[in-house]
Amino acid sequence: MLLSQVLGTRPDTKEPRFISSKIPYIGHTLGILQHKMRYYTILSGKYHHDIFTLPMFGGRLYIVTAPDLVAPIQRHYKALSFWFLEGAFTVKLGALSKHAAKLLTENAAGREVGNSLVVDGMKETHAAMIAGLDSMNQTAVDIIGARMDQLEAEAATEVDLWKWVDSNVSLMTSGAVYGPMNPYRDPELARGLRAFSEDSTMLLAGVFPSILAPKGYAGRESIVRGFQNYFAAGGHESGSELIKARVKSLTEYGIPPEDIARFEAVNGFGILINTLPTAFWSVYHVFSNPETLASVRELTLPLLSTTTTDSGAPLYTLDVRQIREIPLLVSILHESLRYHSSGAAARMVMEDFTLDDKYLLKKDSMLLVPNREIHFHKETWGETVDTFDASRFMKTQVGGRKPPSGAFRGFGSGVNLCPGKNFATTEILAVVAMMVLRFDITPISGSWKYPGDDGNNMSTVICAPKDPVPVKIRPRQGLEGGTWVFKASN
Ligand code: HEM
Repeated sequence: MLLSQVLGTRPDTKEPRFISSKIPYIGHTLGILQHKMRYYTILSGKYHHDIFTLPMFGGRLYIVTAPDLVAPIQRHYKALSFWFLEGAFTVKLGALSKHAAKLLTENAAGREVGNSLVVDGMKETHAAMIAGLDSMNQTAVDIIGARMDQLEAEAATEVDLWKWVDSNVSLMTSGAVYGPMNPYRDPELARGLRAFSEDSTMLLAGVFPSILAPKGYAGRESIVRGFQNYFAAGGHESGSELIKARVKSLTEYGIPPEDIARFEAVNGFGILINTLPTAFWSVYHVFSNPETLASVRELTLPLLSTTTTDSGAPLYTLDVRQIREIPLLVSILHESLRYHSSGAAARMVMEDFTLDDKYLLKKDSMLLVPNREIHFHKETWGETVDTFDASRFMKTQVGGRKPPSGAFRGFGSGVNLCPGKNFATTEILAVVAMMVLRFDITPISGSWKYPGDDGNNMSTVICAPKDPVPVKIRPRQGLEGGTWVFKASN
């Protein structure tokens, strides 16, 4: 009992049910290290609580598994703060200087009157992602369009579909954010970002990172060097509204240039790490199902108009400005985020707080909402929860009930709704439309083999595929040999 009090884990009767481990204080930590996000699924399958407490060394971790609790958590965003953790995680992950760390963590949750770099930065990010949306999407489709011209010129290309999507959507997304001097044009940096994200747990722990997480450490430092050169050469001045706004805001707050480069290395997680697997699964689920492919071709064909160039060759114009208004396409993207979900929304409990008039949450504890628990909740999603249903998000009701507002966590919700949602959705759906109209993709083995989910990366909300997906990409008959242009802005 005394030890419990010293370690701060003595249960209060009003707290969510405590689940003890066989090895006191470190058992759950070992479980998380061994099973990663699957650990929460194992526990929730065993105990069936809407929310439970894991006593850990130095405190407790609350785990939420019920979709109905997500909206109340999100409503109380100051008491249960994402921004507080965002500030703290950025400092640790990016290895920011003490000076920058102080500026970034000061009033990060925005609970006090006065300045907050995190909150002000987030407001500016949202504004920039609205003002700069069309131009970012235009840059994105121009970049990937050029890559597709190359695919067509090769006539028949054999690739691992994941590698192709990963490298090309990485170029298109980072190019749209950072402009012509985009540091991620260097493939070493793109590889470095993956290693950095895969080692993020060890880097967050901060114990001998260069020895215990050498790949992630080296990856991060190569990105930091890339961004130092980019900013020194004024690369951001020809980049998007987003990068311009971010540099302006960080500079005004007094963040030194090296720390801005470190900050931007961490931002790679938000910009790229979720976007690439989401694009892969959206393309995979369309091409691997003949019915879905036929429907998507039929729905995207009206976006295509054909004229001729001055030399008489066909000129194909694909207009993706309204692509987010095609329900089946949006549904496929959302279902990809649901079905392959990973990761967790993390919140810091800033004060003793009673959630949903029932559960006492203690100040200075952490709360996690594992996305997979919410996305595979049978009562919410129905009997078909374990199958991929391309049109799931076109239905408004499941079993006569509308899923609660927090039940889809793909882009978060409330004040923490992903500011990149519209940009990522348009660019990914544009890739799908460009691929289905222009190419046939067939598996090299003759039939599609599901590659499975790689659930090891704890920093993403969607799994990458576990196995390679070898395919042949060929231009579709009848549409080859022309010039293609893409319209994402007025
Ligand atoms: C398919 C791609 C993407 C997915 C699935 C995704 C997912 C998410 C999710 C789930 C959250 C909420 C986290 C939480 O509540 O704990 C979030 C927040 C965020 N996302 Fe995205 N994101 C994507 C693309 C992007 C892009 C392209 C950008 C930037 C250009 C971006 C920037 C951010 C930022 C800055 C936040 C933090 C919001 C806040 O602190 O209030 N994301 N994203």
